[in-house]
Amino acid sequence: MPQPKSAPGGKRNGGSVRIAGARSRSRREDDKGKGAKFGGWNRSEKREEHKGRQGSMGTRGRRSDGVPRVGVKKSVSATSEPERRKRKISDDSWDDGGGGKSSAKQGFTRKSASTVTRGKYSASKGDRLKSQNLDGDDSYSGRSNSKASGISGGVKGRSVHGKNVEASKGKKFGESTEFRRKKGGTKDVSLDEQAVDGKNSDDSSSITEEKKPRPRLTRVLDRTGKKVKPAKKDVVPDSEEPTPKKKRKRMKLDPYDTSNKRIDEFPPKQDVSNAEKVQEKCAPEETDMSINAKFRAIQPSPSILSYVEDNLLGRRRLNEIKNAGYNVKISAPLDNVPFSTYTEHERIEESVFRNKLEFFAAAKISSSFPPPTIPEIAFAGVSNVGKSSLLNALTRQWGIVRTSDKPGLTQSINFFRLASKLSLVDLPGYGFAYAKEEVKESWQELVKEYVSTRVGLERVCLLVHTKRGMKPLDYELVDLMEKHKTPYQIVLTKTDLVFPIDVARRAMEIQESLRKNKSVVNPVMMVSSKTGAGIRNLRGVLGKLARFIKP
Ligand SMILES: Nc1nc2c(ncn2[C@@H]2O[C@H](COP(=O)(O)OP(=O)(O)OP(=O)(O)O)[C@@H](O)[C@H]2O)c(=O)[nH]1
Ligand SMILES: [Mg+2]
Repeated sequence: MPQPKSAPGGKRNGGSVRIAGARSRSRREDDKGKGAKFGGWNRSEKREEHKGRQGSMGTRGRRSDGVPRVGVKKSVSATSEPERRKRKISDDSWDDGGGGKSSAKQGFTRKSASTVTRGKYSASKGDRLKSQNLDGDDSYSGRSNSKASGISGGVKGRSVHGKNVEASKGKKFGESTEFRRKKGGTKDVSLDEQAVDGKNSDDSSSITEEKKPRPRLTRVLDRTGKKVKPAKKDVVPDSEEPTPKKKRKRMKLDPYDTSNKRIDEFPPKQDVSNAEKVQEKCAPEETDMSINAKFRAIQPSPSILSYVEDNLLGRRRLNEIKNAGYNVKISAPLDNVPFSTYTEHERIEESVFRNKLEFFAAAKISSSFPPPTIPEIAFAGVSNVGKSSLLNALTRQWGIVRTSDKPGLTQSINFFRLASKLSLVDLPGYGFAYAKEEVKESWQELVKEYVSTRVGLERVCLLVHTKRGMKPLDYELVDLMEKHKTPYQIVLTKTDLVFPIDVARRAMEIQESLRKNKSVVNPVMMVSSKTGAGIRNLRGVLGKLARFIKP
């Protein structure tokens, strides 16, 4: 036999190297001779081989010293590819023959083998459960079955076993026991099948899932085995009580209400017979008519109606104002010349109102009134009617006179002048205001004193809210002015808040109510400081005063 080549640098343990070399050589020879016989790499077979051929216990003993392990490894790693394949095949066949250390080197084969053995073990456990008749707890078995998939089902079944013992202590229910037996049998069969087949785990789990008990059954027994009543659900009454029918609201028809009519259809053609019938039911006497009904029954004169339409008074759509030729991008667009090419307002026609508005005096008592050097036009009315706003609108000088949506801002008589030609006087409002009663009374007294005694007062513009109409305090002031022959003119404000027809009705109503008065100046003016409607006309009326009355 040729001497084995010593490993490089292996002089110190050359003997052992030699032995290893001899061993590997002998193995190679065996491999040549026996082929696939050693492919399985079974240790017991290997021992027999060694005993029979070489009696190499000494070699083994020396190998246990640790040195020749290198050689052994070498020999193992030195196996050829065909040998490895053979080894794999033989490992598969090894499954039948049991385990060994060498099998651990083939991870995948061991895994499959152990899986099968566990399956067998669990199956045997299942048999035990069956034999002991402790497999009857449905809830737990049901759970385990539901979760069972392959071999793990068997393992779970074993864990269930302990719980079954607890549950079975108090079980004396025939029905449930039968059911449990059935279920237990099902479980065992499935486990047996798993054990026998070792591969249809998915099928078995599907079978158990089909027979999965309803969750309600799990509530039948508690842990001590006592019967537990399932929680009562809210009982829905079979027949609900019939809900009482809602009473229909009957609309009271107002025979005088013509607000839904268009202004050009006015006066409305009413069905007299129907109106009379409704009136008999709802308003048997004329005195019972509501204030609103009376107002809606007013039929404005054609001149008033045309005036309202021409000046676009009342609530208007933006498109309507646009189509009439007004530039809606500027403030108070209706206080302008229609179809104007200017981006701003056209020049104010009444020259007096082009002058700068200057505040020059304020009085809370009559003794504080300034000397009457220039003609005065006063603006009176209830609080929040829009007196101060109208001064600004007339002069287009916004912000000179302070305004507020809170009634009672103006608390003194404020005097403004337009270039020593005309004086505009802003009076404090009367009626409701955020002020003490005594203070409000003092304002009222001051206003009364002013309109009754003021020299140079050419006109009082009595402002009336278009929506609300004249109030008793307004009539009180009218009477006072009539008494002192102070000329006054009614100016409807905030006309943009109501429909055009209502603007006309209000004007008509006031005109009729003051027909017999002598100091009243007609016509009733209608304005809106917000949209600018009617402002130009009012300017024209007041401008004449400044032109013809000399100070
Ligand atoms: N929609 C609309 N609002 C207006 C008009 N004129 C005035 N207002 C608003 O009405 C509110 C009261 O306006 P003022 O000018 O302060 O009324 P006033 O009569 O001076 O009130 P007192 O000084 O408290 O007596 C403010 O919020 C104004 O913006 C108008 O023509 N249309
Ligand atoms: Mg004011």
